[in-house]
Amino acid sequence: MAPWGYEKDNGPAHWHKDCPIANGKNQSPIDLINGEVKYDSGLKPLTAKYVPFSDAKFLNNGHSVQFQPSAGNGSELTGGPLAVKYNFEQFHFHWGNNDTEGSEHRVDGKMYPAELHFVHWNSTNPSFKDAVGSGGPNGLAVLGFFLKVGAENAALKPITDLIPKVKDAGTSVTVPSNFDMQAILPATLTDYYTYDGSLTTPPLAECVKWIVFKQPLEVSAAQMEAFRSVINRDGKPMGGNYRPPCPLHDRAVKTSFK
Ligand SMILES: CC[C@H](C)CCC(=O)Nc1ccc(S(N)(=O)=O)cc1
Ligand SMILES: [Zn+2]
Repeated sequence: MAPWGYEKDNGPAHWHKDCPIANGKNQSPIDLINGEVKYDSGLKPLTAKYVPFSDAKFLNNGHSVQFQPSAGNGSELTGGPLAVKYNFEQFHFHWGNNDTEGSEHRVDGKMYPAELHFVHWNSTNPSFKDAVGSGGPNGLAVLGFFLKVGAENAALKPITDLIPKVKDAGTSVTVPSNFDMQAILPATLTDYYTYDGSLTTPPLAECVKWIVFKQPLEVSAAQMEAFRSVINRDGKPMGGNYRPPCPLHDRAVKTSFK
């Protein structure tokens, strides 16, 4: 099979051939159906502490555009449904070719135009790779933020301004060291859905504690258009780099809000 992608000949319906876990019982994304979620008063607020990175790249890896520091710097996530501290690894995006599609998770069947993932790994592991392979849903913690079109997002502007420099697959740029990742996050990380799931791209490992925020972030139409100018490894627009929802099977989706 050609390397996996999102086209007709290598998209999500093909992934099970190389990754049989694609048909597993803990796959992501899912449709977050409000009538089926359960409020959990035990869910604490989340705390993300992001320290500015001196050496980070913004890159096009052929299936997303990704902010990737060269090494950890003490940026971490704690609280919420998490029992231990998780180290920040990277953030990346999924988006559509128009405003009616693009997010991976859905809310009562509604898709947003894009979704931002902040990926963290369980610090009791020696490395990110070990955390992915650690077995069970506590290897990674991924924060999902829906993006909707509205006001310009000043915190994301340093990143969306770099997009034209990583238009082609395999390109990367250095991110200015004064980039403030913390500013992307809402002031308080409340009101989220959480459930046990997987990576949404191959290898689709079922190692993720998903934390998806109810409140979307806003980006301007121009910022959305910047994503839509990105090209994948086949020279086609990368938009549409989202996996459709997977069956919930017998998983519970908990909410931190009533
Ligand atoms: C061990 C190597 C590692 C599996 C491959 C590199 C990697 O980071 N994959 C990854 C990360 C996050 C997501 S998502 N979209 O946030 O679920 C999907 C795939
Ligand atoms: Zn993702």
